[in-house]
Amino acid sequence: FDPITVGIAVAAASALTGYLSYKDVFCRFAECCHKEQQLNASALKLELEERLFGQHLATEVLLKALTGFKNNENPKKALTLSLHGWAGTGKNFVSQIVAENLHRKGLKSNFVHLFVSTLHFPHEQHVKLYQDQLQRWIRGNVSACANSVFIFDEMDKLHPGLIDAIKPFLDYYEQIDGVSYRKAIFIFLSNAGGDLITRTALDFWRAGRTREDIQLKDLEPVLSVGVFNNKHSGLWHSGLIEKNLIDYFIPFLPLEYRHVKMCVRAEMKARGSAVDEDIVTKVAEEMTFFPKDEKIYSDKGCKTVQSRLDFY
Ligand SMILES: Nc1ncnc2c1ncn2[C@@H]1O[C@H](COP(=O)(O)OP(=O)(O)OP(=O)(O)O)[C@@H](O)[C@H]1O
Repeated sequence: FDPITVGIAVAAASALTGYLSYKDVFCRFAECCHKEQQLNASALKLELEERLFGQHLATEVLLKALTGFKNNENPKKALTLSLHGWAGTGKNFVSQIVAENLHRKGLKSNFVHLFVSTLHFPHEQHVKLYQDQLQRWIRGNVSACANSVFIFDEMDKLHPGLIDAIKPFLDYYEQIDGVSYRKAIFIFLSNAGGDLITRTALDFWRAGRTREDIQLKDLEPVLSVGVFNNKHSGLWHSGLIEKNLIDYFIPFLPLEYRHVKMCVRAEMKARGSAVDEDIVTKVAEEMTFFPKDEKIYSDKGCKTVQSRLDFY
């Protein structure tokens, strides 16, 4: 919307309603950062349960973490979530859902910022420069909107040490140079730890236990230690882990054949087509599964479902 259109709309709406403030009306047309912005926890719950397949742990932890954080008027630190798992298991997908539930425009919002390691921080020799830029960028954006959300994708491709530049913002300080970071949310996405998660999932499967039996305590400690000791995790020997500044390590389990089928059905519905079970089976069978003998988990998760569906 251009300012003139918004201005006219605001004036008209204010005249009509008579009781809405200029800001109320303005924010219906343009995006505003609401200081006391609420989270509709039941809407988020419903959306995660309906749209995110096979990730009972991620659903549970994300709901708990986000509702707890948003219901707290005075959080003592920014919320930091670290999402781990194999490719195509739903990490980016979930970030998009979370972003939309926090800011109406989701990833397109002025208050949601996505960093992709290989795109924004490609050169190892410029780590110091990136650290400066990152600090300035975060400071500027949190000053403009305390509820800003920062998503770091491909953490496993981030140069070691770079992320430690944001450590002060995740810590328990009330303010730094007049800015409080306590209402901001930081989300890290990473393939690191995917092997550890798969190993645990396989152990459960081989022991004849259901996937839903896997609990956070079976994975969270393994993940934090594994990621800390993994040179290619973006969090190798990171002060963020050392100082316990990451609130939740959230595991994404590898997806099974039945989940891939669910993704195909969801994609068909999203395209407005009727669900054709023959095509669902064909697309799912084109995917490859591991380990070699048991063939339980899709090695690309649901990642190529959309392009494969284009063939039919
Ligand atoms: N668990 C899931 N439930 C529903 N859809 C899923 C799930 N996982 C993946 N998808 C679908 O597959 C697409 C690709 O997944 P997504 O980009 O979230 O994977 P990722 O875990 O972020 O992978 P990578 O680590 O390679 O970035 C999503 O846009 C979504 O349509």
